[in-house]
Amino acid sequence: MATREKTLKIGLLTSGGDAPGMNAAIQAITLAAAHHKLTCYGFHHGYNGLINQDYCILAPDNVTNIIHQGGTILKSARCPEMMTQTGIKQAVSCLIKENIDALIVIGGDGSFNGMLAMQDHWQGKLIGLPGTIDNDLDGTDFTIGFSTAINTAINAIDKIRDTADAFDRVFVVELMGRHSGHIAFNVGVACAAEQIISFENFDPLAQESKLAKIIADIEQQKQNKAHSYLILLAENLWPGGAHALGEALKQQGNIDVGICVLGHIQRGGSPVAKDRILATKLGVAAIEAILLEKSGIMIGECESKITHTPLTKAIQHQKIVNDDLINVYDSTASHMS
Ligand SMILES: Nc1ncnc2c1ncn2[C@@H]1O[C@H](COP(=O)(O)OP(=O)(O)O)[C@@H](O)[C@H]1O
Ligand SMILES: O=P(O)(O)OC[C@H]1O[C@](O)(COP(=O)(O)O)[C@@H](O)[C@@H]1O
Repeated sequence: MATREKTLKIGLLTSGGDAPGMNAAIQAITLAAAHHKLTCYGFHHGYNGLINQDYCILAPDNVTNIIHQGGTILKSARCPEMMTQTGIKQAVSCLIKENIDALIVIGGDGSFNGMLAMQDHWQGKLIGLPGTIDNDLDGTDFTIGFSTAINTAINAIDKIRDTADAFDRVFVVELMGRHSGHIAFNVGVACAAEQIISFENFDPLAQESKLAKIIADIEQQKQNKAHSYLILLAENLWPGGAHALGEALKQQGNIDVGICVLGHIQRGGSPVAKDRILATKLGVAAIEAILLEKSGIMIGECESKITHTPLTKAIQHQKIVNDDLINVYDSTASHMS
């Protein structure tokens, strides 16, 4: 690496849906920046921090005792102003005014689009870190937060299974994931759900026939003296969501159905080991990439190796749910598909 004449200034922000492990990444970036004698600016509330010039200097003392905390000490936000040319220019003018050399954004595909929008107006380096519970970014096997989210959902659904079993009851549980089934399929297989209804295996146009099959399956299981019956439903898929599906099962199948929308519980909590370690590795790799003068990339990890993926590729939604996982579900769940 070439000797630097001036101290580089790094900007850092967390944007979009928060994800457990974001704090671990903030800690790693701050410590690695200090190690390389870079100055680290932490911008608050996602892109609002740039637009409003709302920031703090991040030094090692500011990031002690945060690796185990969910959420993000920098706060996150969805920032509508950033979707306008005026907002983008305001964000860029803050980076120019503060003489920032490189910006690291921890977030999902929307946040990466924000970086791409700034690229035409700013000469500094732009580095993305995959931070979303949805695991819907290409160029990394896992995103920061995904492992914790599925563990949280599994723990919650194990409890639902207990009460469902006690009453021989059917439950519909709605999971997050926005438009991808990584959460639904991983959690569904880990909980041995009788039904997983996700983007990968359900066409909303086939709603009526799916409903008839589920009702028939529940009837058959009853005859076989089966106990509880869990239907895991990906959000934004079934028209009207878990409540509408539960109501349809009651009306058309005369079935006693419990409904649980897990919601934001999946985004919170202390990150599991896998997310802490991933976030720490990616945070250090982000600083190393800046020192190598890389830009316009997301740092990820594939098969245990650090990867650099162009931001434009990271957001293409090509990372489908693993076929083996879908096959495992098809071969083990007792459902009639
Ligand atoms: N096309 C875009 N241009 C500029 N900024 C964007 C764009 N899309 C999203 N952003 C910024 O990124 C933020 C987070 O995006 P969002 O899609 O909500 O979450 P995530 O980054 O987790 O996918 C948005 O609130 C907005 O500030
Ligand atoms: O908290 P909000 O704004 O309602 O967003 C909910 C969405 O955020 C997520 O939890 C995370 O998505 P992003 O990481 O893309 O922001 C999705 O699973 C969910 O659809």
